[in-house]
Amino acid sequence: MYVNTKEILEKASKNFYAIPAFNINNLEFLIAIIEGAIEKNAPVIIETSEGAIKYAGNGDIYRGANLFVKMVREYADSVKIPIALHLDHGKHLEYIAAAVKAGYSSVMIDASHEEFEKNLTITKEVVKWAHASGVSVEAELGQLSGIEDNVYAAENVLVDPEQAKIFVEETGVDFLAPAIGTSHGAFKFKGEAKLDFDRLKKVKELTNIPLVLHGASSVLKQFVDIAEEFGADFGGAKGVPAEEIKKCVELGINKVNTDTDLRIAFVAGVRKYLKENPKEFDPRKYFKEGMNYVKEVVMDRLEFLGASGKA
Ligand SMILES: O=C(COP(=O)(O)O)N(O)CCCOP(=O)(O)O
Ligand SMILES: [Zn+2]
Repeated sequence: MYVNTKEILEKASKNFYAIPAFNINNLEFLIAIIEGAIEKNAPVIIETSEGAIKYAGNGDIYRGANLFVKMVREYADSVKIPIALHLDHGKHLEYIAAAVKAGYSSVMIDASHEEFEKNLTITKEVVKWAHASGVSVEAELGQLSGIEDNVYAAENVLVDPEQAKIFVEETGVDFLAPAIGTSHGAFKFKGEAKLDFDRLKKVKELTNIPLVLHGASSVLKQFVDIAEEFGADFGGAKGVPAEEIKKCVELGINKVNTDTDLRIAFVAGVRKYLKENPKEFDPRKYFKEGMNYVKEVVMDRLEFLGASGKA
């Protein structure tokens, strides 16, 4: 069932659990994620970045956004679990417009690289406009470092909880991503993971809306090992330990962005299958192994975030 993101996140916020938001760029990840969520009888958020929309539309933003809406809606309308489609890290208004027009459940306006006042003004504009089309809105305060295709920031700038209160009141944003020390990609920390739990607790107390954790992949050793056994080189990769993410959920995180863990699981499966089946050239075979690993990651994450059984 295709739903609005705000609806499932508010339920999660009231009951102190979280819903993973899994990034997709193609059909294979979509199938693996939804099948995992069905098995866990859980709500799930599918999200696409601007890079994913550009990739799927082969450069045509509207075609990419429409393609994802049609794929996700078609699948969602044929199953019972609640499924939302979210634009992740909307930095350019043309992508946000394309997503709203195509029928996304929600959009992120990511103006976190701007000064506070500018971020607030831009976000307020997008909220007014997206709400008029029944689309909910996520925004970000503070900055995550780390690199993914189009999402790059040089350093971590942690959220100011007092600013978060003003920001939420002034903009009417539906859910907020406070930067508390995570970063995108597979190389999150040089030493031990360091998340600012006190800051997160204060943001929740002062805003009382669903909160989002970006850069939340754990970089799972079992899949890093398989990928490296079959030729990958992920030396130095380090993610957020599951127990730290669980603590964030207890403190009020309700949407947990997960992309890198799926990417590593998928490439591990494909590498393994191709090495073990040198004569195979049917993508339905070698992609399947990657999809199976992605589904495993999806089911584990739904379980430990407390989303299982909450459909
Ligand atoms: O927070 C996350 C993912 O965090 P992770 O890297 O820890 O999975 N995201 O918003 C995913 C960002 C993906 O962007 P792109 O498609 O441009 O590479
Ligand atoms: Zn992110």
